[in-house]
Amino acid sequence: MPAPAQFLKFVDAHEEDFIQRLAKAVEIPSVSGDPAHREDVFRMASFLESQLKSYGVETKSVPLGTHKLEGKELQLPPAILGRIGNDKGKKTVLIYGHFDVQPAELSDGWSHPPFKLTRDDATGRLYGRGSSDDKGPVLGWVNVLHAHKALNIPLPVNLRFCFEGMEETGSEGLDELIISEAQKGEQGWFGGVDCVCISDNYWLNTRTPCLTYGLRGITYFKVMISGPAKDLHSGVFGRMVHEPMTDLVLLMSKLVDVNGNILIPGVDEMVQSPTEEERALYDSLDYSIQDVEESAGGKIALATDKASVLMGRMRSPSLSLHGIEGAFYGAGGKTVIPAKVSGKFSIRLVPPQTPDNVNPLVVKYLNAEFKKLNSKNTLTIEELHGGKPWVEDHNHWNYEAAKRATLEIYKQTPDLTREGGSIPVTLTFAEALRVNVLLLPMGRGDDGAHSTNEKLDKSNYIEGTKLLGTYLYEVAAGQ
Ligand SMILES: NCC(=O)N[C@@H](Cc1c[nH]cn1)C(=O)O
Ligand SMILES: [Zn+2]
Ligand SMILES: [Zn+2]
Repeated sequence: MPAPAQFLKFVDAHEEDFIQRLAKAVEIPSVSGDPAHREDVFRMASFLESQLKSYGVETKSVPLGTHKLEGKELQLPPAILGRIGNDKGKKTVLIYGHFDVQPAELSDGWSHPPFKLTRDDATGRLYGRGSSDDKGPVLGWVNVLHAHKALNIPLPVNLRFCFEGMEETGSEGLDELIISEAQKGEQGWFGGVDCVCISDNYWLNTRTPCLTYGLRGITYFKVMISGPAKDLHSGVFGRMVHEPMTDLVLLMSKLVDVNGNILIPGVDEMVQSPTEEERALYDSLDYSIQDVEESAGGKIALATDKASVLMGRMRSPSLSLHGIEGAFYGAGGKTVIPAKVSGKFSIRLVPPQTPDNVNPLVVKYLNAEFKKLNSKNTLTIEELHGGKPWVEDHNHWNYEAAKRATLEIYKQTPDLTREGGSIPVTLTFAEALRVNVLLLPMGRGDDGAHSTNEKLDKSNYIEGTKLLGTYLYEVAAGQ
């Protein structure tokens, strides 16, 4: 059942209103990983809740307790739950999204202030932190509600919402909420849910829409090396003492090689090699080495064949070194020996890997490699956060509905992809509610999520809003 023409027309006619809504959201710097922005994450929660309420959604702002971040005890942002429609004759779809964002500073290399939506009318791009990840898609759902309320047409399905403000920092507190609501059955906020839809990832390229049936998990480590009681003068102490930074750099160099192979024994080995049949699946996707190099902005692909490059992202684990806290990084040539440095790295996990079976291998290896250095400094290992990988059955009516909706809006059959990123609660929804979960992305592969100059193409925002609405009509239509 295609969406009514008046809905599609309304979306086109209200493009400006929808862009203004996104502009308001981008202006709230809801960076969950920075204690200085915690108030803003709360502000963003209130903004979203009031938007939902104004279109007839019953909402509840659920406190999730406190947590420790950078040594500070902080209130976690609330989860925003919502429901609209209670018609037993209709399917019930649960929508998840997040209203927090990754950090962004103009000095990181942005061409425009990251928390001001900047339009480039020549290219049709809407620049701003969170435009694609994940404020644009979340507001896409709000746009769908707006259209139906304004046109006074009933929604084709009952809707339930679960929006969080900690996704970029480990989704703390949300698993417990989902599990407890699921245990309440019909009485809970997720009672009667038939399927879940999440719009929080991207097309593989800039041309072909996709449906996503897998995500990698993640395990994130902070490895601290300390020794001196304070920062030291390298002219006074150089070659007299064990230096924490030297130890840390040596240790971090033992984790991964230049070709992406993980050097921690047992980690890569947990994953089975692909069969020829599986390789062919990756070969059939609309992708090229040029796509990865264009979206990365450099000719730096690890392989020359697209199946290997795609498998690197979709069905292999990867280990990335993210940064060193406490190291000198400013301009000029400060001759310091930092007293305490912490290396940050994470491993993206694929089945059958989980934080529970990978973390012990990592800890054992780090301790053994540190021992080999014969340093008198001290090593402390902290596991910051983690989440399991997820793979879904894409031969399901939920995916069929999304496929039909994509064909109607984009006149293209979507690619079926697995995503390299992580949305830890996806598996929690699948396991706690025992329903099919679909990832239906709005943005393109070159949106630059987590990066400088993040953008959402206006056409993806507007056609994406139509796609989300049309998907609901296709779910209502059934097989
Ligand atoms: N759009 C999903 C996303 O960006 N997820 C993050 C989740 C995360 C995990 N640790 C920190 N953030 C991702 O990096 O995949
Ligand atoms: Zn996201
Ligand atoms: Zn993200």
